[in-house]
Amino acid sequence: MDERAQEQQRVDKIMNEIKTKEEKLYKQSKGLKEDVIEQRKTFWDDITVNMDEPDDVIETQESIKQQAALLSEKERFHGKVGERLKTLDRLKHSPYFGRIDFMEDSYPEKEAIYIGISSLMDKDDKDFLIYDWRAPISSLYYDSSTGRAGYRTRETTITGEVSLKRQFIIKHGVIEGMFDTGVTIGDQMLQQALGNNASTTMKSIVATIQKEQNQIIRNERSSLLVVQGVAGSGKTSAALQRIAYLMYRYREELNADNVVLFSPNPLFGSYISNVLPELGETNVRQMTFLNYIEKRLMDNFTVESPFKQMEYVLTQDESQDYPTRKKSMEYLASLAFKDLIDTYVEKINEAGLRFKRIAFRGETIVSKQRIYDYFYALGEEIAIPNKLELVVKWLLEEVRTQQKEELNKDWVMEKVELLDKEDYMEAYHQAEEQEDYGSSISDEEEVLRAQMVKRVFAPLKKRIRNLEFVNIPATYQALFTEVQLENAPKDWQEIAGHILTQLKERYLTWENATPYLYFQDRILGDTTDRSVRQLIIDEAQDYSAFQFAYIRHIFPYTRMTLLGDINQAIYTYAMKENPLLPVDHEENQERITLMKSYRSTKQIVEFTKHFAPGGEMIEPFNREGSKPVLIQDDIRETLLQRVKGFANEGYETTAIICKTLQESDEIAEVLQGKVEFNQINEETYTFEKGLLILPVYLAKGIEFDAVIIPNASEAHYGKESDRTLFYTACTRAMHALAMISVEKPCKFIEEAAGETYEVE
Ligand SMILES: Nc1ncnc2c1ncn2[C@@H]1O[C@H](COP(=O)(O)OP(=O)(O)OP(=O)(O)O)[C@@H](O)[C@H]1O
Repeated sequence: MDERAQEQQRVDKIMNEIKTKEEKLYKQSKGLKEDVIEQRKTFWDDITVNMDEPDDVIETQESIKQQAALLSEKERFHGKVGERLKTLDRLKHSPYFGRIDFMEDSYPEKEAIYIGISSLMDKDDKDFLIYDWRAPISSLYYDSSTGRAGYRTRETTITGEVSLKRQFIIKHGVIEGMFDTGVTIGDQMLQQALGNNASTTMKSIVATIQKEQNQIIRNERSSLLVVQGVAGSGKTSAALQRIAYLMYRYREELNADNVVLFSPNPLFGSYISNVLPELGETNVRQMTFLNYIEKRLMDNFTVESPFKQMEYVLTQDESQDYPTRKKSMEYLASLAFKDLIDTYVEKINEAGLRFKRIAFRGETIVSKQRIYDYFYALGEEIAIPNKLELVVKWLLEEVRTQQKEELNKDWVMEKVELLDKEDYMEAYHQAEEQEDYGSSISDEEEVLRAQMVKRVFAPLKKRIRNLEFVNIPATYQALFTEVQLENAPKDWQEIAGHILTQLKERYLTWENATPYLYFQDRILGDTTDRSVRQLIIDEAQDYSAFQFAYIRHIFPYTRMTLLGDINQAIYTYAMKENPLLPVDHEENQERITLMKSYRSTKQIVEFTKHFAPGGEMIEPFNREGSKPVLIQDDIRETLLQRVKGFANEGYETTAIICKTLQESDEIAEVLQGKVEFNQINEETYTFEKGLLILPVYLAKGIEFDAVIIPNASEAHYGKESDRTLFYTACTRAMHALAMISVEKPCKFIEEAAGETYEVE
């Protein structure tokens, strides 16, 4: 029998094994389900409720607890069986994708190790029929070629000899492809994976993870792992498989709530949402940095989104305040501004914190001045947040005194009269109870009064505990009006004046949102987030130095993975001190660089690498396609033609990538009524296959079969700062790229060697 037939025989055997396990589990699941339903129905039958004596009450409570624990244990087990059934279902489609034959030095017997998305044991639960791709031994498949090899377990390194490395494409139990390969995971399989049409959601890459990507996925040493990878090098893919790996490796300690992924836009969030479930893991907490900021802001501000800020930068360059805003954007993104805030906070420890008065029914209980005096009388040696804690205690005392004074006022009884029946009943029971315990309050009216006053004062007390009496907006504003700090930059007056206008309107520009929040945290204290154990930041090049420093300030105990591409840093004003730039890393920090690009065809990479800063280092994966085209014709004539052309070539998703939202509106108008399309804005959460129109900053991290750049002229992409935008737009294409420019094409195209694109 030839090898393929032998392998097929093994697949058949495994498929049978899966089916047998499935049937067994299915029966078990059904039994458990019936059991749970039955137990829910008869929950109270097994409990003797006796409330006569205190001992009986305790006994009854105990027996309810026990019964509930039993039920929830069964429910949990039922859930586990359900999950395992789902995994088996996935294995049924494709039980494994790799095989390694390995002979350990210390145990000289060759073992064939089959690798799939989940492990599978034989029927006696003794031997592994399939190893999970994340098991220590599976790293041989990703990291080694035939010959001497080794892998690390938790305790030690195991060495030996790999005699075979084989890959499979198995669909519904049938081997469709089988290749023996060297170190890198075979071209054929990658060719197959990459040659397909783009899908609206990302796929897992476990079968074809490359060695350099595996280093990212399995990295456990670093508390900060920085990945600089060229466009399409698999950063997002590696990030997601890394999450799956960590969840497996640390399954005892880590759950989906401990892992947070910052994604660049809402569309991206849904684009990647299938990968982890495909691998049998629950999705982790995913949000944009904007979502995070909005959640933490205590005061009532409107926060500008990074996209609105980008739109401003790209379209308002003629406006009067543009030069000042550019300056202020750069400064507010820098660590120098963080230092300025730190200096200001030190000053505030001596004087200048603003407060709001504590008032009740319009009357002041504690004035601003009294709070101020109390606060500063506490002395400089106590840190601001600790002083505030003491102020809270004092204020609550003051409020309690006031509460007592209110008890016999008329308004209380007026409000009591408006109470509904239930509240009356509750107050009555309370009065009775208090009588039992010998309380002096036995009069129902008194109880009702006390209760009413307590209820009305509750929100005020809560606001005090939440430190809402500290006037953060006014104190922050003072930084831009009154306070003179020696480390302010030379054009501070100009910048400060500009920021002040927005602050007065309760508007936080994107560049000001993080500094404001940082200031708030420094004053109010204890804001570190310990619940997050792993933070993954994709498109990390778009974070400013200040934003990144802030993230480290909130998550001091969190392990971080930053992934990005400096060539796609579209927020160029924030580029200095970018967190992705190489710096002398501290201990426990590591930087990995990915050079190889997998997304686009060789022809597209050869073209785009010419105008990427540092582009000559980009290495294409060897997948052939047609050269990018430059069409020098009026867009009205040619756009529709090109769209139809791409559809005829079999491309399912074509994106018309514009520079701005404004341009995308114009393009939509050109195509209106002629062809079906979807226009994407910052509120779009999902997209369908077909024709899409979107600005480049919303296409970040996503890919399409074909990309059209509708206006690639020098007039449109003329500034040096447009380079990263243009590069990002072009590198979204997997198979085909067309650029239209009736006028002179932009310099980036001209920088590309003539033979790398065609002119039509
Ligand atoms: N090892 C791999 N096997 C199969 N496909 C891969 C592999 N690595 C990357 N890809 C594919 O290449 C494409 C680009 O990957 P991904 O989006 O993760 O790259 P990226 O570095 O995040 O790109 P960008 O920075 O341009 O957004 C995806 O279609 C991904 O599935």
